[in-house]
Amino acid sequence: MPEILRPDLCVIGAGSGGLSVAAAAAMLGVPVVLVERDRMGGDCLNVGCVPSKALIAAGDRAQAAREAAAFGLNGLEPHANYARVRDHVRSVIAAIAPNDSEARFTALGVRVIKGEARFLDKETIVVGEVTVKARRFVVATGSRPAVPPIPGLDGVPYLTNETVFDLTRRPERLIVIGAGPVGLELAQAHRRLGAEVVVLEAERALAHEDPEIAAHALAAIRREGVTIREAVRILRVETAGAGVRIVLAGAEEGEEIIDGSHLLVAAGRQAVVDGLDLEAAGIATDKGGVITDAGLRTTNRRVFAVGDCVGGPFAGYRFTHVANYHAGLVVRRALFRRAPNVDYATVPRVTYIDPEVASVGLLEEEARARHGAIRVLRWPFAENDRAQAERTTRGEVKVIVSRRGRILGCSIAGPRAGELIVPWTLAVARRLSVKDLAGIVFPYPTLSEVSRRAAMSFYAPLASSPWVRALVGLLRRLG
Ligand SMILES: Cc1cc2nc3c(=O)[nH]c(=O)nc-3n(C[C@H](O)[C@H](O)[C@H](O)COP(=O)(O)OP(=O)(O)OC[C@H]3O[C@@H](n4cnc5c(N)ncnc54)[C@H](O)[C@@H]3O)c2cc1C
Ligand SMILES: NC(=O)c1ccc[n+]([C@@H]2O[C@H](COP(=O)([O-])OP(=O)(O)OC[C@H]3O[C@@H](n4cnc5c(N)ncnc54)[C@H](O)[C@@H]3O)[C@@H](O)[C@H]2O)c1
Repeated sequence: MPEILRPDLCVIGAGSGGLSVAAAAAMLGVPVVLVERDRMGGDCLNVGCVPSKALIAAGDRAQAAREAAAFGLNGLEPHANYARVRDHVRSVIAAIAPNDSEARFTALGVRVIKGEARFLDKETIVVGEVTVKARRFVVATGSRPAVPPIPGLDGVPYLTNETVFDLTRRPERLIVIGAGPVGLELAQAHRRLGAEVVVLEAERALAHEDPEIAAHALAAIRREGVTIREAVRILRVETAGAGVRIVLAGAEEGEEIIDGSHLLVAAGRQAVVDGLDLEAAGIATDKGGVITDAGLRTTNRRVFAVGDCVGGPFAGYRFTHVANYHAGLVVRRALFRRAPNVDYATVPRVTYIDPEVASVGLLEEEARARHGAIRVLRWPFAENDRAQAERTTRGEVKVIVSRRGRILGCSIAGPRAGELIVPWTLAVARRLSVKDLAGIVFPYPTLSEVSRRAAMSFYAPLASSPWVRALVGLLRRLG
């Protein structure tokens, strides 16, 4: 039955970004229509963050069993039953799904329409038989796996994040293309679940991270038996029996062959903008996605974009917390017409490998280029009592500060780095100095003490300064 709706706000895509916009607007009493063509929750819930973290948790348990002997327990080589691991992953998704469900959003007052949205003109979309004319639109259509133009790839079966969580049998030898967060998280998890894994990276593994910090994690993953090859050039992909064959450029114009039972493509993401007829609405795109201004407004002033589909100069890292951050800004801008511009300077990044890698603010190289004289403070987890007790001593905290001690950035490789980065995120966002962190009491024995020790190391040169020593000596003589 044809229907015309005239809400204040229409959101296209019910992933992390779209759901956040719709929930916040509905809670403010704004009439909202939310359109989703596939599963509520988008990538993060169904084929991204949630299943990957559940799979990683299964791998962690397997690894803990392997390493149990060091704690005086019977060590054992666990056998992963992939069908049951898949069931675990699915049950975690099912436990979280009600938060993102049609029922919950309907109860919030959102009109949820299932179907594919397409713009008719600058102020109208159609979804099947429903026409929506809204005061404002938010495009939150996300991204899909980018498939690199490697000859032969389209002729072989390959997995992506959209299919890898459906495996019910262990891949004997998994080849992963791409050593970004997706590739490395899944490579380590499958290795821990018993697969042989080879990762092929065209450039540098974890290229967005501080190389010294990344090196701690890459060394640990390699020690567990994952082969990570960097700076490779894949010439072509072929089928080989029941599996796949990768042909790499070898030395002196030769070729090198790598065979595997399964191939996973984790070579980046591509914004989903096709099928929306954005041109009909006057919304410009580039190869990164929807072009926006610094306020996430598209070239059509009625329309905003959030999350993974954002391209142009204000594209951010593709994270759920970035999609949520975008959503907060757009709700304020669309409804209250006031919001700060998007600013990634204080957005943290975490890769959930073991040891975890997390960072916020400037990396050393960027800070040197921008601030000239900087200082680098470090503290290793090997010098932390809790890490020693738990035998998780790999990694370090590396902090970049100005000469006067203002915290410009922090990178961590180590246990729970994703949790430990939070005070540093506050420090960068609020322009705090090492004095602020060094001056508070941290509970003992916690992993967090690495942060205090790194901050306190700022004062180490002071302790050996002749002036300070002279002053201490003088005060001692005065009684
Ligand atoms: C394997 C993996 C692991 C990840 N792990 C993490 C992590 O640990 N932490 C983190 O912060 N980020 C992680 N990410 C990134 C995170 O998943 C994304 O940044 C996030 O999902 C982006 O949200 P979004 O709302 O922009 O898009 P999506 O979640 O992709 O949602 C977009 C929605 O729009 C719908 N849609 C598209 N076109 C239309 C249309 N024409 N009409 C109607 N609906 C449409 C789609 O069906 C989809 O449901 C991970 C990603 C992957 C692939
Ligand atoms: N922990 C997290 O928060 C998390 C986890 C997974 C994904 N994500 C997000 O998802 C996005 C996508 O992650 P990703 O790892 O797929 O992408 P990415 O762009 O970070 O990494 C892809 C890697 O693939 C390599 N590559 C591309 N083509 C290749 C080729 N032909 N041969 C060999 N290597 C090739 C690239 O050089 C790059 O290093 C990221 O931006 C990330 O923010 C976040």
